[in-house]
Amino acid sequence: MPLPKAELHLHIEGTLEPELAFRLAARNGVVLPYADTEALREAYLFKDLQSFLNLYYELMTVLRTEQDFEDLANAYLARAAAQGVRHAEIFFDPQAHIARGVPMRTIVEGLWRALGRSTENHGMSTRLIMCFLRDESADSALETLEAARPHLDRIIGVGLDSAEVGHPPAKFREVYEMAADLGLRRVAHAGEEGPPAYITEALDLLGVERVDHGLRCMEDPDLVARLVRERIPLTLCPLSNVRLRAVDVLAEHPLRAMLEAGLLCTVNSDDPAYFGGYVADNYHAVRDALGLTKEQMRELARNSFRASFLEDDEDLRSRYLAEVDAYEFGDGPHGTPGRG
Ligand SMILES: Nc1ncnc2[nH]cnc12
Ligand SMILES: [Zn+2]
Repeated sequence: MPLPKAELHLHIEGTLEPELAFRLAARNGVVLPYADTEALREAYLFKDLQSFLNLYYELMTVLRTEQDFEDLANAYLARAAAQGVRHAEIFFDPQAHIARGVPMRTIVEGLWRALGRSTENHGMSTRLIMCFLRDESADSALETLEAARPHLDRIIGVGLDSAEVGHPPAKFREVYEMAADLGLRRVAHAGEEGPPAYITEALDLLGVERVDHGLRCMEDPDLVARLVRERIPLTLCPLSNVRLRAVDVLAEHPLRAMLEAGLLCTVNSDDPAYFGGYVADNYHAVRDALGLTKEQMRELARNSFRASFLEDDEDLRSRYLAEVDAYEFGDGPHGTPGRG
């Protein structure tokens, strides 16, 4: 049995596996510029965030109908449940679909057909977070928030993603203020490729409650002290950081140092179809590369529920935390179960 955990940094479009991409392409009459799934997989050699994003946006053009979004979400939920995910807060990128003529309603209702039944079908609770693309204009983000208004019963928060460097959080101050006024939770990618100052800006100007990645905070001791003091969660994505060359090799990932500094770290998969593993694969990879102890693994799982937006269901959060506390590790390497 895998360690129970929450996943808090997961782009649903980043769960599009090559097999499903080709199936949806055939269903929708979309021609992909790859001969087959093998040729597509060979394109998964990224030199930085932008080189990944180019492929990510290209491949998601196969998503057209409610059924497509439902199928995508159900495929993720099945994989995540098998990896011990009990709760997922899932990002989506509406601007990337709306720009291709797919209405907001199709995206949200399609995802909801899967997420609205995630407890019955997959034993998982789920929430939906809408991201703004930071390499699009502030006006486009405002229009997107407006388009989401009729669907806010399905969406708990807003995030900020896509190409980071040159697109500081300050650009999105107004739309985050409006989101706060609408009662939405706020997160943002910051400090993945961008400097520590972007993390500070996200906190001070956007009022984010959680930082996605936040990896580069380690370059600024005063910022680390602040994140520790204010208990700001970071949603780290170790396999993503290696594939996008934010770190050279996993053994050099700062996760262990971050935990030891007292940061509220969580481990997540980001875009698992592209980065070589879902969330338990990320847990196992850091365990093996950094020699994390059983108690550090348990702490990561606890942190994932503590950092989640389950304030709307504290009973459920308590139940999940009790599952983590009761979890018995096996006798595998580092005292963790072979598959846990
Ligand atoms: N890791 C990442 N960083 C920024 N934007 C993204 N969109 C999907 N994955 C992303
Ligand atoms: Zn991300």
